[in-house]
Amino acid sequence: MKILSKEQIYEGDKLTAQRQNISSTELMERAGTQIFNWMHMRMQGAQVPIHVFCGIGNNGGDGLVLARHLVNHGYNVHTYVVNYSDKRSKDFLVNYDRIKQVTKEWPTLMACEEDFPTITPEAIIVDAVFGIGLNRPIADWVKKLFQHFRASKAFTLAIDIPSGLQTDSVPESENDVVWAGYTLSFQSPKLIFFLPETSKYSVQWEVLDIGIDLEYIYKLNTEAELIGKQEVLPIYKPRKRFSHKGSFGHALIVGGSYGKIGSVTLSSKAALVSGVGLVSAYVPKCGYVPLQVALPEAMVITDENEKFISNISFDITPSAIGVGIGIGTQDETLLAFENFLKENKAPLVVDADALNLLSKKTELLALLPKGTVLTPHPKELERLIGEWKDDFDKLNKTKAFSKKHEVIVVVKGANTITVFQDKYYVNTTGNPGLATAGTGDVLMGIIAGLITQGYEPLSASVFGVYLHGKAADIILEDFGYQSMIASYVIDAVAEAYIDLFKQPEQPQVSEAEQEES
Ligand SMILES: NC(=O)C1=CN([C@@H]2O[C@H](COP(=O)(O)OP(=O)(O)OC[C@H]3O[C@@H](n4cnc5c(N)ncnc54)[C@H](O)[C@@H]3O)[C@@H](O)[C@H]2O)[C@H](O)CC1
Ligand SMILES: [K+]
Repeated sequence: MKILSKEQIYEGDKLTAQRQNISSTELMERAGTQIFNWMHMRMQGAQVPIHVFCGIGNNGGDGLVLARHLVNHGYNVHTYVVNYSDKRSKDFLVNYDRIKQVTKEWPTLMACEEDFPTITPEAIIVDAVFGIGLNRPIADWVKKLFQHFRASKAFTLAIDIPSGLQTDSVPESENDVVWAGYTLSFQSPKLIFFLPETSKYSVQWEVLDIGIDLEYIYKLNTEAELIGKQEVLPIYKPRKRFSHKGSFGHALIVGGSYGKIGSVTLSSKAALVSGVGLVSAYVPKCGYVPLQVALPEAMVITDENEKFISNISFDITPSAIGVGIGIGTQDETLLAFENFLKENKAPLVVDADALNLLSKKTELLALLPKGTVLTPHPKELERLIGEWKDDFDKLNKTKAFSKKHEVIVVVKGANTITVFQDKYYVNTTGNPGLATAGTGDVLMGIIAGLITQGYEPLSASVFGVYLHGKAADIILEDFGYQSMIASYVIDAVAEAYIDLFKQPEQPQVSEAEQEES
């Protein structure tokens, strides 16, 4: 799913109104009605107090449409106008009139703290104060209102975006923003739903379809894309019946040092379950026995050194190489890595200590083949790109780094974001169970495995991140967040592949209902 910028959303609204020959008021009616339907389906007329707080722009207009439908359907609604400016939008005004026609209880005008209503914890707050139009600092009393929402502990439903957030920046203080339990967003999810510093303001989100012109969306090139099953299915390469193990390449996993051979075992096994034909592991001598015992499917090549890698040399021709897990950062290994990069022609995935070696000696970056995949966690990323001010600064710096060195950067986190040139691919699978030793090794193995099979490095990264997270989601039911370990994630990659082709379950219709219809 494309993640549109604010400008693209406004353009979409305008074009839709033109092409469908409807007014902006009608589009607002659709938006407010969709929110109403969403609530009505869940609430079924329940008489919980609903406090709808409307700003004076179009987000507030959506709130007024919603409030009118709630009134018309007999809900226990209180509507407020958060009067932060006298520049009311045209469609706000239209709907301000319309709500006055359906109820004697006109919206309460609020202009200072004294006007705040009491909100009980069992009530529902609808936040329609600011939408994507917020473009300057918010008045103090309005910030206080947001704090009042939060202090009430009432469930808060944000329309389009939690008020106080902008689509392309991180707020200065968490007190300046609405903390929503749920956000119903129009047209497109917002990038801030997926960033570590801003995702907390919207625990859950959903996109409501308000019928934006499909051709416009289809042709649009967006900076960010949300990656779910629909996005990875076209990447998947079906297998031909007459394929053999030679058809799926030979992956080489280079890594390990004394006490850290497990990382290579995990990566190699992950490469195997991703579907490669052959896997070889390159490890220091001390890794020979453990690897052969733990993973009989892999071949093992050893370094001359007993405990760490000192000279990466082999006589196979791998289709892709994953390098860096558990190798340490001592000088001999740095030299071995440098010599290896000078000779290497195979596509690369660079992880863990090899990333730290790149940060230690940045000249090595010039030796990476174009399209090399780097898979840093936040600390490794910081060593590569330097400190960042906030999440947007981090993404911008990563983008600049990706462009400069012509590499793909997989920024690992709760929503892993793959960055390549001007584009962000935001993953939707995965869960906190992945915050455990070895899951990064597994991800590296899967991506290296996919490149080995002939996937383009960018597709391999996006698809690999998806499969890895999906595997973790599948085993969540069995192991929970606490007891998930990297090996179980490997075991579930098969199920993650199978899931790609599962049809969503159809709702069960009883025979009686079928006869009625
Ligand atoms: N397809 C859609 O997505 C649709 C979205 N709709 C809704 O419209 C809003 C965007 O509306 P807009 O009027 O542009 O912005 P806001 O409602 O966020 O209003 C802000 C309003 O106030 C001014 N302003 C901005 N910052 C401040 C400030 N700090 N203090 C005071 N005033 C401020 C600003 O200039 C605006 O005039 C979108 O989010 C959706 O909810 C449409 O209803 C239908 C289609
Ligand atoms: K809002």
